[in-house]
Amino acid sequence: MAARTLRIGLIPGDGIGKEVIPAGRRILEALPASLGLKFEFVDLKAGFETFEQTGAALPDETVAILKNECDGALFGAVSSPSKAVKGYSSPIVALRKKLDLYANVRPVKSVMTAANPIDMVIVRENTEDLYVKEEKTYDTPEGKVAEAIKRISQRASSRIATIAGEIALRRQKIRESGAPSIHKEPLVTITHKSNVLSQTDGLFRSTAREALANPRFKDVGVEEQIVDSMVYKLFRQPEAYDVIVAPNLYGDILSDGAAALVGSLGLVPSANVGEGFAIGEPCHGSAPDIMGQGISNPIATLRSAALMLEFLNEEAAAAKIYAAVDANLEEGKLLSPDLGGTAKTEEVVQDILRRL
Ligand SMILES: NC(=O)c1ccc[n+]([C@@H]2O[C@H](COP(=O)([O-])OP(=O)(O)OC[C@H]3O[C@@H](n4cnc5c(N)ncnc54)[C@H](O)[C@@H]3O)[C@@H](O)[C@H]2O)c1
Ligand SMILES: O=C(O)CC[C@H](C(=O)O)[C@@H](O)C(=O)O
Repeated sequence: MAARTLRIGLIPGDGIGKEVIPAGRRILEALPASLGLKFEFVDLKAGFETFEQTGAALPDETVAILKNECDGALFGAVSSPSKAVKGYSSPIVALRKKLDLYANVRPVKSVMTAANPIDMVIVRENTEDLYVKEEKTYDTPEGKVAEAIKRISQRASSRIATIAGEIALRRQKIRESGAPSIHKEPLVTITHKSNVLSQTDGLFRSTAREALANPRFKDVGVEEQIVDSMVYKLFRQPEAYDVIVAPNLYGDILSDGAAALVGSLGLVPSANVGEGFAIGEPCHGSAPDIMGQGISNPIATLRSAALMLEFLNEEAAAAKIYAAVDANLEEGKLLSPDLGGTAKTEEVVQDILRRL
């Protein structure tokens, strides 16, 4: 069989993005040759440092190379300032829209040997909601007022619910093939706040319901949860959730909260998924509090590389990476400080590469 060559863009970004993306590259390079996969890498720029150097947080060249030359990419993290900086806008948010990566898929999973195992995936809409970033500030006699548009479309709601249903079916198939799991039946939980936002979240809710009523999802259970009580239940009973589908901002917040349940943001991967293209991206940010110390947890990025491969139809390669990471966590001897250990990033990477 001829080897398949995947051309992968590498976008470290800022802060610990520069520490973890090289680990992502190394794990792809270390995959056994018997899988018939080869990789070519292209180094690409984005982030706050790039903005300071070039005036563009997401250079046109980065977008063009991803679109025209790459099969997928790994994105580290960027340091977006919390105050407005003239001309700066989050490059990862822009990239998701420019490449129409409409689904942000975030598996939150403990090892199955944990005392109370958790195994859920948050499927976050990735292109609209408050992330359309149409904001303005204006003066009134009582002082300044700022406004932001929350836009929800039937099209985006339908396609995110559809991929959530497909992911639920795929997870069920993997369980039926004997993979250990805490779930017996596939279940999608639609998260919204349509009790208050009856138009926007109301459209998300009804459209998601309609999409999941498609006969091909007849074996998938569907339920709803208002986002505030969702947070409560998520913390009380995380094992109850299989697939959670949410509008953009709720999905962003829920996934960081869920990361706390499995021990660290440094464990949780994501994939930004579009038609035939995927960008693996750890859920965490640039972590300025630990950057430069060599102690960032590389696992979220290693799992993001695997997740990217899954969406590029390379499940066998992805499974190898997941197994090597799980073996490291289950043994628990070489853990980074966010997990209570003392291992450096490099030691964790070496251990996982050895297990591959
Ligand atoms: N996708 C992205 O690019 C992305 C995501 C989130 C935040 N950000 C940006 O990152 C910057 C910092 O944001 P923040 O501090 O709120 O969130 P953060 O995710 O960077 O950090 C939150 C906490 O988690 C810890 N942490 C995160 N990743 C870790 C890892 N791999 N190993 C060990 N510990 C880890 C950090 O040390 C910190 O204590 C901000 O500028 C924000 O805009 C970017
Ligand atoms: O800081 C940024 O530029 C983007 C942060 C980003 C988001 O989607 O809001 C991050 O929180 C994430 O979960 O990917």
